[in-house]
Amino acid sequence: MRSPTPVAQPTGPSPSGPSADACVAVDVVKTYGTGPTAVRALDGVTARFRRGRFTAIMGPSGSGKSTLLHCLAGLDTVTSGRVRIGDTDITALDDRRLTRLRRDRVGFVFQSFNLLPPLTAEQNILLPLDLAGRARDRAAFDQLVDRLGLTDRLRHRPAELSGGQQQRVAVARALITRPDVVFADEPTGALDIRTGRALLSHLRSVVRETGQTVVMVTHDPVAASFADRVLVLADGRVADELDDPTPGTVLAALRPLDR
Ligand SMILES: Nc1ncnc2c1ncn2[C@@H]1O[C@H](COP(=O)(O)OP(=O)(O)OP(=O)(O)O)[C@@H](O)[C@H]1O
Repeated sequence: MRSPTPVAQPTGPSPSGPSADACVAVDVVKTYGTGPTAVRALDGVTARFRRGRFTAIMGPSGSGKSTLLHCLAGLDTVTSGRVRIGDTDITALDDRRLTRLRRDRVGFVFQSFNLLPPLTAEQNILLPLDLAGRARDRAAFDQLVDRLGLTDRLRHRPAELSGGQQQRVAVARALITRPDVVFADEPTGALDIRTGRALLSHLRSVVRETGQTVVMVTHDPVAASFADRVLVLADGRVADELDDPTPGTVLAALRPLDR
């Protein structure tokens, strides 16, 4: 039985207290396998994700980006350390509570959209509210789809939408419940460059206008430059952090890690 001790505050420059953080990781270790073949995918990651901010996680292949995203989102368990979403220490939750927390307080955007083909765009977006038995707020829905440029596409099914439109539907679906944090795993990976940039531009505007929190894994320095901050991983550790990144500063931070 894991102890429900509250998560410790990481040391760092922000004195603003727990309510300023949508998500916090403290000394997170994740090991896959045991014995001589064990892989330490995360080797003591401490990071905080402030509310209302858009963070990109970058790093070389195998540096632990996806593992960190999955551990932060409660999709994978940690070997040691703590993860907090809002005020909840998710590493202390049993499976049932964790499932409910993921449903109610976390949003996901995947590379492959993951929309339900028989449902219209509108039905796909509203699905998380319907599954949680939560009321629909028509004004909030209208504002969100307008911000994402989807107002005239709501009656279309996924097969009748472009890739970029499908991913914007997936973004709307992730944001509609106003989760503590939205995790996006290579959200532009299946889009061409221009469509990917447009998606990121929409995502950035929504984050700025609604104060929601997004954590995105990407391999692309230009994609990362749409974020407010970049966390650079190397060998399962935080190697660098950049505020207000540009493609140039991101490339410069990654260059020493190229092997
Ligand atoms: N299920 C698993 N079983 C064993 N090892 C794993 C598993 N998942 C990831 N790993 C290992 O953990 C390390 C980190 O993997 P992870 O997928 O998090 O890296 P990444 O930075 O997302 O890589 P990429 O950029 O290539 O997607 C790698 O060495 C990987 O081989």
